[in-house]
Amino acid sequence: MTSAITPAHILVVDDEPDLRTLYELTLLREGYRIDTAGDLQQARSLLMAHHYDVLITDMRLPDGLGLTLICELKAEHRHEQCVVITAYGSAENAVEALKSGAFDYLTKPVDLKQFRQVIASAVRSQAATAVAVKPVIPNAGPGILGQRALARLIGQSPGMRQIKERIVKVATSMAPVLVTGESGTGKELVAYAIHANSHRAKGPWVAVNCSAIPDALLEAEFFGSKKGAYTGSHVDREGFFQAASGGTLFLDEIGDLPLPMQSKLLRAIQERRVRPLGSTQEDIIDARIVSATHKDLAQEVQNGHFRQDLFYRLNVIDMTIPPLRERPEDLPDLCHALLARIAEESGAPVPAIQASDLEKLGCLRLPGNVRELENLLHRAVALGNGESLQFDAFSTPVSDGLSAFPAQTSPMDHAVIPSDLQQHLDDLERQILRRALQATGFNRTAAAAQLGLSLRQMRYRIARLHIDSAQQDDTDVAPV
Ligand SMILES: Nc1ncnc2c1ncn2[C@@H]1O[C@H](COP(=O)(O)OP(=O)(O)OP(=O)(O)O)[C@@H](O)[C@H]1O
Repeated sequence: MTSAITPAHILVVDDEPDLRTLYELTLLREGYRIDTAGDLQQARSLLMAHHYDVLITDMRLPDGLGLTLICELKAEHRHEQCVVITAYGSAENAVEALKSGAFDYLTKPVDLKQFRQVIASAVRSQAATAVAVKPVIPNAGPGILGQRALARLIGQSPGMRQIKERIVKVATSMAPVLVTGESGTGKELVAYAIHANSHRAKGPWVAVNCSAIPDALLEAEFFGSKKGAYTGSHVDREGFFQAASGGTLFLDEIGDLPLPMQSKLLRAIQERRVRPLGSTQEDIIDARIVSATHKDLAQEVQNGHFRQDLFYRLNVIDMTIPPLRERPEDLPDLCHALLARIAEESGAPVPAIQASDLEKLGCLRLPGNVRELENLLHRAVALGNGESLQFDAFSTPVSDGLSAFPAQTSPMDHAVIPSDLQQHLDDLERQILRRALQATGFNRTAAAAQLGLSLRQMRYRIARLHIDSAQQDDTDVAPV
């Protein structure tokens, strides 16, 4: 163990004496204090007598399941971080363990390097939790970061309150989280808040938009590459997994990942190691995975577009953010916070919003959710006189996002028979795409969803029709 002051105290529960000794010796060498037990009964007596930092338990024990111990500890609100050792290929057990509150799991045969890393991570997490439960922690790192991240999530509706409570609850474990919700509902903000509230808060936050990476580059981007692995690779490059080591890897738009890459991702997550392109060595990975999608992933599994086993791996904890139209009580707070943000960016005073405008905004369907609202407010500030807002969104009927904007002329209005049909259809398509992009604040994901296209199809059309979508939203930036 790295801390020399009070070595962490660990309980190892395994019925195989050889394995127990192996784990014990490995951990003793790291400087931890170790107790061992061969079955549930012995483990229970030790747990009654001592509080441990970490419990490591085999899943199958002569008198029951290791999972039972975890459930008992959780029921007693004990702070031990639990690591479960499961048989190779029993993904359900691992998922079950994480759902029950285990910090992490290892698969047999246990790789000792990985074993040491996971236990070190569990010890760090336990230490962070122990600090977090002390009453006063001035400027405590993860605490402050976490609080800030939560504060950026505006909304006091029951739906948002539940989301915030869940963020705090799930942040401390290693269990993968899948965040779902319509475009612009704040999935990335939620994912970041999970990271900022975890013991990994000071580690890297790596946000990846899976749909923005060309298929041919996916493997190199995720797993890294060695110099010369492919044409044009002049230096060794680390992949997202290596970059996120000790932190969180956020996989946005996971539903857009092509099937072959899904298999490779599954293998990496299961085996916790990746092989950079052109390398003979594998790198051990230590990143928590949080993913997000605006798609119905279960339906994608049904349709054969998403691997079921990967779905189970990523979806150990699921969080669904309700669309803005289902939490209208959040609208006033959101408007005030977004206007304050806009004013801060421009250095201008915060403009006031009329109750009548709030009411009209409440009638909009806003398919692009908070992002669309943000965009409407931006426009209203720009069109206003500095003190008051001027909404152009209400100049036309406001039944949906598209009609909130002034209508544009369509070539069909003139009802001419085109002399070049392809050109004519391209013009028409270009106009429709531009309108959808404009209506969603140039959010290609939202515009694609509105038109029933995948983001890939949208990006292809934008490129083919040379549409200037300068305000692209699908870049890989962390919220700051
Ligand atoms: N509850 C909220 N409070 C404050 N701002 C929010 C909230 N929800 C979303 N936003 C803002 O809306 C914008 C979109 O949020 P975000 O990128 O997290 O959404 P998303 O669901 O990940 O979208 P997409 O599916 O298109 O990737 C951001 O500017 C974000 O700051």
